[in-house]
Amino acid sequence: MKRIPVTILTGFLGAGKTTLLNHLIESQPNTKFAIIENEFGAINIDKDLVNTQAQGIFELSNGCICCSLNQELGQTLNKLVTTGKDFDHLIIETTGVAEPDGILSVFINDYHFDELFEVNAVIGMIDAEHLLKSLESEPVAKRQLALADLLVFNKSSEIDEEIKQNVLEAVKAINPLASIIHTDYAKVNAEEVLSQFSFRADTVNERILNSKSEKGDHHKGIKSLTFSQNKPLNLNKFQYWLRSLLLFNPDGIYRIKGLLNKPNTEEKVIIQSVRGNIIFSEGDKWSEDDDRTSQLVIIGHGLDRETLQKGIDSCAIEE
Ligand SMILES: Nc1nc2c(ncn2[C@@H]2O[C@H](COP(=O)(O)OP(=O)(O)OP(=O)(O)O)[C@@H](O)[C@H]2O)c(=O)[nH]1
Repeated sequence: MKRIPVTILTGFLGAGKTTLLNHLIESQPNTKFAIIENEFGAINIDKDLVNTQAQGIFELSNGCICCSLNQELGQTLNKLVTTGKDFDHLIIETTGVAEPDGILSVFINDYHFDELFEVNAVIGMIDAEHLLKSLESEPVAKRQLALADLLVFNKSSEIDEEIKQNVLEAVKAINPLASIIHTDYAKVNAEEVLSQFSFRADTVNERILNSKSEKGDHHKGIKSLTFSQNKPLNLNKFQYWLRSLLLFNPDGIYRIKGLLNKPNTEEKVIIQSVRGNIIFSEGDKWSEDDDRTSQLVIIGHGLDRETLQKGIDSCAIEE
């Protein structure tokens, strides 16, 4: 029986994993993809941002499939093969704080899954602009690079040549063997990436040992807080609040993403922020039966739920 190829997307918060996932799905309309989408927080925003062309999207939220949800990953894989749904390729998007080894062990060490699936590659997304900072403070960023078979050097044109060389040097010191593709908005050659089998199972243990950190637990101190607001938001006020929040927490807030309710607008407003930038864009339409609740995920260190909720509430429009 032909084993189903599995591609695992890793990389630190905001590096471009969902962007790559959507690009792969869109570029290969004849491939039937199943997607496992893992979110660190209680609300899965990414699920809303993934192209729905895929055959099945399985959502695993409120924990990391590399550790606390590792059993659920096994259950989801079982569900996937027993639903009878026909699919050609499985893509797993991990959280930005996941260590790929916990996920790989499900495929390598479990006889049942090893018979059914074949990992084609672990793809490590690199945020060219922010990788050095992430490596400095978060040991998991190193492990993600070390375990990748293919590295996508994303946001590549946004940094100057000298910084690019420094980032590449750091990357090659951690993982000298992986090939590196330079991209903007993760525009890889999808066919090539999905058809290569570069996963090196025999070196996984060695790479894990070499990238082990003395700093301990990979989630330590990183919090993912989720917020809701059921009244529409004044987006000018919201933007102003967000700007000052990021200004006063330059190293504490790694990632913000959300779906917002702007009054008198049919579409959801998507908010994305990676280490300080803020981008608003138009999302899908709210459905008829939706109560148009805005949802926001904030990921970082030293976050205070009460203060943040007050800030969001202060942007609500009283009806
Ligand atoms: N400027 C720029 N932005 C990019 C590029 N690639 C992705 N982005 C943006 O970066 C933000 C984060 O991208 P995602 O694809 O959501 O990143 P992610 O790794 O899935 O994020 P998490 O799941 O939260 O870890 C989004 O606003 C993207 O549009 C790029 O090459 N250049």
